[in-house]
Amino acid sequence: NVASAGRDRVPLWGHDTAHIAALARDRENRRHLPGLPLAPAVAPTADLSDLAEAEIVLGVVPAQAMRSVVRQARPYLRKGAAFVTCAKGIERDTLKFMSEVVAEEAPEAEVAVLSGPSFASDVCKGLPTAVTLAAGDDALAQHLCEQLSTRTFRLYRSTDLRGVEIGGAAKNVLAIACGMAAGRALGASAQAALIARGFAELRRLGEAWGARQETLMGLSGLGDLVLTCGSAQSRNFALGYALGGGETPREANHGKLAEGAFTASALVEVARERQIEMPIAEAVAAILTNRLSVEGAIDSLLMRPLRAEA
Ligand SMILES: NC(=O)C1=CN([C@@H]2O[C@H](COP(=O)(O)OP(=O)(O)OC[C@H]3O[C@@H](n4cnc5c(N)ncnc54)[C@H](OP(=O)(O)O)[C@@H]3O)[C@@H](O)[C@H]2O)C=CC1
Ligand SMILES: O=C(CO)COP(=O)(O)O
Repeated sequence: NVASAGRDRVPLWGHDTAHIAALARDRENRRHLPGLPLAPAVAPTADLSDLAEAEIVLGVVPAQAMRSVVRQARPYLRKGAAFVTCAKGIERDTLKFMSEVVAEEAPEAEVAVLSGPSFASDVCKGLPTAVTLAAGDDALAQHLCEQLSTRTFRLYRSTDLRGVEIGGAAKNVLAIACGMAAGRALGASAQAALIARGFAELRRLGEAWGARQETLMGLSGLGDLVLTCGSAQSRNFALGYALGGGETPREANHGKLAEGAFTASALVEVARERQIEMPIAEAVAAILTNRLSVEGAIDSLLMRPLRAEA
């Protein structure tokens, strides 16, 4: 809907033809955003050749599906089109970030990353939202910000792609931990401690990758961490809440996409490769793979050796 502002036609492709037909018929996404009408310019399509008219393509699919979707889209992408990845995660099989996946699968495209604190339903309702758009070339980032910003959807530009994607990938995993603490009724003080120590993990990892401080402290880092760790509206937080309440990893996602569950182990591996300590993310990954109980995680985090705050 946001992308359609000021445009006559914005094709919205999806992999499920029955769902696309329902979107075209109902003019509403009853599966994911019930009650929020599609903007008039949005044209649901199951035909990827519709991409040929697009100068800007937004990739809004789960991180683990990004490679196959870009691979399918490549033959139809205009030369020099910008491909903006909106997924927040790391590819499990390769430990690659989304911008790397897109660059590998569509080398002719200009790669950009959109990330930051924004629940889809808030954006769709026209509530004020601010996020970061990163592209390697500052002029391209500025162009994309101008093209995609609206009065209520405000884009800040960056050239720090990796910093922006690390924030998006890490915050989902850390939000699962915050949800667990809430589901176990550990109290508001524990929540604040998890957010602050979680941010220390996110920052350490970002710094190891050369991310800039302003990115890590900005919308796609601290901003999205605070949103996702503090809201039951978050699917990652909700997954953690269910785990904290005693549900098993298998039953706790309630059929919703919680990207942190897919990215947790990959995040831990990426961190280990760079000798970065991420004890909260490690605990989440271990719980999700049934190697640790929630009680065991609480004990292990509280019993860590005392150290200087860093
Ligand atoms: N929702 C939000 O508030 C925000 C989400 N994001 C990020 O955007 C990404 C997508 O999230 P979101 O849109 O909520 O997810 P959804 O679960 O709504 O999925 C988005 C679309 O991807 C489709 N899809 C699922 N699997 C595949 C596949 N294997 N191949 C092709 N298409 C597929 C879905 O179809 P189907 O309906 O069939 O599953 C759906 O049309 C995530 O990385 C998320 O972290 C970022 C900011 C906010
Ligand atoms: O990324 C998001 C908000 O910025 C959405 O969070 P969830 O995927 O946890 O719902």
